[in-house]
This record gives sequence, structure tokens and C-alpha cells, in this order.
Amino acid sequence: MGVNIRALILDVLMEVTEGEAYSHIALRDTLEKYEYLDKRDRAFISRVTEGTLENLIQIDYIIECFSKVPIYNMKPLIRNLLRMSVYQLKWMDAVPDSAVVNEAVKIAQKRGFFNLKGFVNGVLRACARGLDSVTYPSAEASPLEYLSVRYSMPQWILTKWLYQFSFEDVEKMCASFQAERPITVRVRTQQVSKEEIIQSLVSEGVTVLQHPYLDYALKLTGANYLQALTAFRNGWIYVQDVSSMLVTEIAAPNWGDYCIDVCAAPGGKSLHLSDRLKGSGYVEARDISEKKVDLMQENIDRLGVINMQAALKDAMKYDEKSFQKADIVLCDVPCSGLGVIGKKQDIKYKMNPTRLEELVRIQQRILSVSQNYVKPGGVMVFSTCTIGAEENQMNLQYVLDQFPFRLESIDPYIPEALRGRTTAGGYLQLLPGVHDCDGFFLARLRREG
Ligand SMILES: C[S@@+](CC[C@H](N)C(=O)[O-])C[C@H]1O[C@@H](n2cnc3c(N)ncnc32)[C@H](O)[C@@H]1O
Repeated sequence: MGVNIRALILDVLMEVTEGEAYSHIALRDTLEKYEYLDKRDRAFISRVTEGTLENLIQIDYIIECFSKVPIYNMKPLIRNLLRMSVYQLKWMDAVPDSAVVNEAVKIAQKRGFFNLKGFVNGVLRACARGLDSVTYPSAEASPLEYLSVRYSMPQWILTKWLYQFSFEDVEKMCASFQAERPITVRVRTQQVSKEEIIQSLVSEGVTVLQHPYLDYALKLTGANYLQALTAFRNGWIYVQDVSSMLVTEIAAPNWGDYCIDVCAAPGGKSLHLSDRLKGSGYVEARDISEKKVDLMQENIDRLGVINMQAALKDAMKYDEKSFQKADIVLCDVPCSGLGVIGKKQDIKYKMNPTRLEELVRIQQRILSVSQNYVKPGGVMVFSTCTIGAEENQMNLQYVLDQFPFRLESIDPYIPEALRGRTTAGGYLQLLPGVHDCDGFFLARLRREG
């Protein structure tokens, strides 16, 4: 008997919304398990799962317009069944409404909810008929609700951002999370020139655009399977967001520098540093995850990098041997990841204020331990891929208050387009949609004593 692909989607949604699973992992596991499914079915599973999660808050709003039972009073399985069905009704014209409703009713019955068949049928039929007449919150009357429903963003995140940024900028950020974005790569010209790398990419059907911020950053579209490209296999390109490349720019390593990256995996910034050192100096790329350290070492070996090594080390534990040893210390600390929601939609639902507070404590611990490794006169770069004062500006202030560091202007190291109010003062909050990159925070500190 054939497998019911909608039932597979429902199982992934249950794992993600009711359990701890991350959607890209749950989805990958399902697609691997049912690898015999044809391309169309696989694409349908991915699209409905990802689309439902991306638009979850708006979908719940729509369901509540047609159901007498509030969404969180429903049985979890019924709630997710309705959600994935509403996604198909609203966002997938090619799927007939009757098929969506009938399939949902069948699944409800099959999963033991015979008595709720009528409910599922009724809510979905009412949705199919009334979708176009739903009244959504207006930006003028209720801006917070508008942003939350329009872009499916939790209100607690929006409240924080609206306190710190203008409504227009927050809307740009939310919109950018839902927009298709090209892959950004850093070109590595140790073996061949940038022109040859571009030629190779173009000859394999990839559309290549120059990124406006950095000469060695390219935007790629049309690459079906990046790992198969000659440029990728030869290590001529490294997938990395421009915001992350800017970390090495502001670290500005000098020939022969000793660098410690305390939270390095998967290794993007460390590899960039070691490339910049052109085989000189040394980059110690540490991480707490054994699996990630092994993967990082594999990357180092694959790319033939000679001045970098991966090491298993907990950045929260003081390492006496590293005391004032490094010219540059990178603290790219674990964070809430609110700047990269566009790449990982689950973040917006899995993160919460309590977890964020815990992260701030971890970040402060990592910063206070790692600052010890900076030589007098050396540089510490602090970065996160998140947006928000608690994890960024307030942590920066924490370092300045507690330790002998001063902020240094990053203007000499960043493109003119990014220079502004704070960069001369030593830090930059990048906002997706406002800037042409992920949401990211970076700061350059110099040790005084
Ligand atoms: C933001 S990511 C780093 C990304 C990396 N710098 C890059 O550019 O590819 C944060 C990393 O911190 C690591 N991490 C979390 N807690 C840590 C700890 N206590 N000590 C060291 N690494 C830790 C995580 O395993 C994760 O790989």
C-alpha cells in the first residue's frame, strides 16, 4: 500500500510543534526514510511543511476566524492537520479545495479522531469559502498585531524590536525573512582567480552577482545542488553570509597573528581568518561539540589549510595555557539567532524570553573567560547572529564595565555603505532587509592593560 504523503507532513509538524525537533532535521529524516518517493511528492512534502511553519501565526489567525474552538484548545493532531490544510487552501492554487478537505477528513478518521471528522470538514469548508473575506489586523490601528499576523512573527520578538527600531525597519526585517534570498559565497583565490571561479560557476548554469559590500563575496542563484559544483568541490568557494565575512574584516589580522576562535564551528570565520593570514600565524578553532569539531577538522583537511586546527574546548571553562596568548580572540557566541530566522524558520517559535535570558548568562560567561586570552594591546571581536540589545549592546557594555577593553572604530574595515552612527564608536547592528545580509552584530575591542 502506498504511503500517504499528507500523513508524513502531519508527523513532521507534530514533531516540530509539539516536540523538540527542528524542522530541517525532521524533514530531512522523513525524506531519507521515504527516499523511493518521486520528485513531485518530495517537493510537495517540503513545500507544505516549510510553508505551514513559515506562516503558522497567520494560519492560526485564519483558523480562529472559522472555528468556535480556539486553536490551542484543539487536540494537537487536529490543530496541525487544520494548519497544513489551510496552507494548501491559501497558498497552493494547484491543489483543489475538495481534495484538501477530503484528505484531511480521511487522516482525522485514520488517526482515531472519528468523532472530529465533522469538525475538520466544517472548519476547512468554511475556510475554503471564506478565505478572501478574512479581515486582518491593520497596520494603522494595531501595528503589533498586524506585523505578527502578516509575517507570522511572535509578538514578544516584535515588541522588543519595536522598542529599539522604527516600525518601517521592523517591517523590512520581517519581510526579508519571508523573501527568497540568493546563496552568498566567499571566493577563495589561493589556487585560481576570481574570474576563473566565476567562469566555472557560470559554465555550470549558476547565475552569479557581485555582492555590493565585499569584492570577494558573490551571490549565487540557480544552483540546484551546490555540493556538486566544481568550484565547491575544489574549495574555491565557501558558503558564508557577508555579515559573517565582516567579522574577519574587522578583526583585521596581521601577518603571523595568533588567533583563538572560542566558538568556531562550523568554522566559517576561522577559515576566513586563516585564509587572510596566508599560511602564516595560527588559528585555534575551538568548539564544545565533538561532532562539530570533527567536521571542522575534516573541512580544514579538505581545503588544505595549514595554519588552523580544530580543538574540543568549552569556552565557559578557563584555559590557563591561553592566558594573554592571542593577538586576536573571536567570541562568536551562541545566541538566540533572531537575525537568521529567514534561514531557520523554527527559531521564531522555539526561542522564548526565558531561554534568551539563559543565553545572555552563557554569553557573559564566555566573554569574561575569553577576554583573558587577549594579549595586552590585542583585539577581541564580539559577534552574534541576532538582533536585540540584551544579547548585543548590553553584553558589550558588560565587557567594557568589567574588563580593561575599549571599543575601536570599525570604519576603516567596513564598506562605506555600512558606516554610520555606531560604527565609528566600534560596533554595528546589521538588520536583514535594511542591510543586504543577515541580522548580525559585531564589535571590535582592544585590550588596554
Ligand atoms: C554562532 S555558532 C558559531 C559559528 C562559527 N563561528 C562560524 O562562523 O562558523 C556558535 C557555536 O558555539 C558553540 N558553543 C556553544 N556553547 C559553547 C561553549 N560553551 N564552548 C564552546 N563552544 C560553544 C556551538 O557548538 C556553535 O558551534
